[in-house]
Amino acid sequence: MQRLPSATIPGGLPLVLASGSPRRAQLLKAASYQFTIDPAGADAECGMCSRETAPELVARYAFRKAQDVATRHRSAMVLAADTVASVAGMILGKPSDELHAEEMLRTLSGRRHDVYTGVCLWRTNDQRCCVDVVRTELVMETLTDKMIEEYLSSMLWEGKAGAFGYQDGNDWIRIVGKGSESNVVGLPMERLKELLETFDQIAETIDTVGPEMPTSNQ
Ligand SMILES: Cc1cn([C@H]2C[C@H](O)[C@@H](COP(=O)(O)OP(=O)(O)OP(=O)(O)O)O2)c(=O)[nH]c1=O
Repeated sequence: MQRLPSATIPGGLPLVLASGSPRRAQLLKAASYQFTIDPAGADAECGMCSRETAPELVARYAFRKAQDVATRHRSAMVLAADTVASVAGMILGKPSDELHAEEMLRTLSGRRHDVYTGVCLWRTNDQRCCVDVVRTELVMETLTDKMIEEYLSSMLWEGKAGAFGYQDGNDWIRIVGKGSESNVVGLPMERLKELLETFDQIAETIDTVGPEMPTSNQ
């Protein structure tokens, strides 16, 4: 793992991680952030629009997760994220079972693909929010039936977008160029630092009656 950057939370507010993902908590801890965990409800991730691209989807889900958790915290900086893999126009989220995981691994086998993570920061004392998306390109070696079988029986695919864990130390998956490892694992730590440092300039005020998502950079 690359060295993890960190920033102070604007206004010294408590940081709330709106995620049940163990990877996101590990990344924040590794960068020495102090935070509490309050995962968003499962329905924050429902509803897929067929015309939506992967970056649009992760931005929307990150926003919805933050929005859900923001209602429970009066004065905090809520952080939410959503990660998917994307190949040839297909969006791969978390596999529902082993068969689904196998299907995903066979789809990704031997191909370049992208992992997108949407990040949302939501400051609850003034309802200001920013959303951004980071893309990392990866390439997966062609997997043999034996490699797929072994990985499936390890159960390491569970709960991971695209049915693989970059952090699991497999030599059959690598990042192309200088992409962010932490982005693949669920939280782009370099971009998070930038978002926290520029929050007061970039965040938009959310209309809490009919909230609309601010546009991300992607
Ligand atoms: C691509 C990839 C994803 N992942 C994980 C990160 C995320 O936890 C998960 C994608 O699912 P998400 O829906 O983004 O997150 P989650 O359901 O785990 O947690 P929450 O919704 O509460 O925030 O896949 C890895 O751990 N390694 C990888 O290499």
